[in-house]
Amino acid sequence: MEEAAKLEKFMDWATTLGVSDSPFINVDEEEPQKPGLRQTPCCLGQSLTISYFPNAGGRGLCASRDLQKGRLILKVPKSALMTSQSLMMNDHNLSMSISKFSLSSNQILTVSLLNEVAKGKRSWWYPYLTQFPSNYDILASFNHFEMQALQLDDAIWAAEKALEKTKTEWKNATPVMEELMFKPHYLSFKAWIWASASISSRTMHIPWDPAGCFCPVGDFFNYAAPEDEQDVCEGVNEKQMDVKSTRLTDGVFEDDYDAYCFYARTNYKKGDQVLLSYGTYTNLELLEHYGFILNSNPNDKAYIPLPNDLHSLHSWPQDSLYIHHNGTPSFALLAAMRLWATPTHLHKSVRHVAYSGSVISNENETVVMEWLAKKCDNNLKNLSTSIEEDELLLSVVDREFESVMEVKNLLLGLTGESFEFLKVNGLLEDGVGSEMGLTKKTKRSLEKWKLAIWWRVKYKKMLHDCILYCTKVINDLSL
Ligand SMILES: C[S@@+](CC[C@H](N)C(=O)[O-])C[C@H]1O[C@@H](n2cnc3c(N)ncnc32)[C@H](O)[C@@H]1O
Repeated sequence: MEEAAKLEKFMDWATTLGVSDSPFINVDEEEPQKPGLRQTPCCLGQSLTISYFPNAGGRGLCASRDLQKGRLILKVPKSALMTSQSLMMNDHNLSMSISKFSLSSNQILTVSLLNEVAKGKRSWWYPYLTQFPSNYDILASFNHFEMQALQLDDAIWAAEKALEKTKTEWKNATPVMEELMFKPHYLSFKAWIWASASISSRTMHIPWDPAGCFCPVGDFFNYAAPEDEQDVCEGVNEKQMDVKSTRLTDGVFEDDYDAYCFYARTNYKKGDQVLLSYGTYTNLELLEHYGFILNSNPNDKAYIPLPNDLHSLHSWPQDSLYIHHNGTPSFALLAAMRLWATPTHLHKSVRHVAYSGSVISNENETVVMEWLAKKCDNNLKNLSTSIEEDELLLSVVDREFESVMEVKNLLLGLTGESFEFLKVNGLLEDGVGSEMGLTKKTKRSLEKWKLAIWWRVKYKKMLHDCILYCTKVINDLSL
């Protein structure tokens, strides 16, 4: 069945389940819509339509009229949510097998999802399952070459950890999948990665299951980063953080409606893409959990190695010492560095100044800025490619390649890394027809390589901008 036909079937299915983008008939009076009074034959069209946004998430939801901030724009009844519970409720074998093993809630949802997908057209959820992507670019799906392309040790470590964790979860869940007599395809690690990436990138928070729920149509919303979070985050305690994470939600399960409800996070004009904030993420975290990065991410951060003797001088959490997306050092990083650059015998008398975020003295500030600028510069020099080289490489790999020959012509001899790409993807072997198009596997590897290069460019730019920031402060102080 063609994609368009599958989507149409899915929309019919969602409509019969009561998914609705016009929860109120009279939007001005906000009168609740009575069941069965839906005026359009489709669950979308009143507030939202499905559209394609090539540079902002692909398929997504578009405002079909002007939408006001705070307006309820989509309601997905509980009965339409796909959860471990709803999958097990309709499958006695599944719930019996799951009950015999000790699995985490994520593993249970992964097994349940694979079990359902394996039913094919016999599954009640089939129209919805056809809408899942066939593959994902989350970090755990990166191979060795793609991980190395991240260049930063911390990022490579994050990718290796993500892969290791996914592998362990898969191995531990294998006995239950064997008991359920999964076919080899659904037992494979590849299938497990697909299912766990589906969960990681498509589920919504629900209060009764930490693994979350799949929310038909609600999971068509693409992501926009919450703005101004840094200011809010710095200096808040854990309780305040809880309040903050609730506030960031523009999609939430509401008991009163017994449905997942989505609200417009801002005012939208007809034709705008309507976005959802999944939470506050750095680009590395977005890559890890969702398989994409943002070109402009107000919550991105760069960490650099700091002096060993810095940490005993302050009580800020380690992860609060970073460089912001625009190159400025975080509040805690500046405060801690100012204290570090103060002679020990003066610490007591200036601590309150440092902790209030104020400059201690011009000399002290200059030492801090010089140290940070030098560290960023050294870090950049220690990486195997420069920003300019990465940008050139990106401009090459970003093309639509027609054939193996075209890729080879452009990448052979460009950099050691591009040669390695050709090698690990078997494009240098005898017998690979040059006129052939790229295989799906190679295209996917190219996508992930691109993401890795893009990620490292963004990281390097933060360091580069930090150098500019520090240099400006030093110059201003010397006036
Ligand atoms: C919940 S789904 C959103 C709908 C998705 N585009 C679809 O067609 O099903 C989340 C996924 O959409 C993509 N995505 C969401 N927001 C994005 C953005 N701002 N830029 C790029 N990709 C995005 C990522 O692949 C992410 O894992």
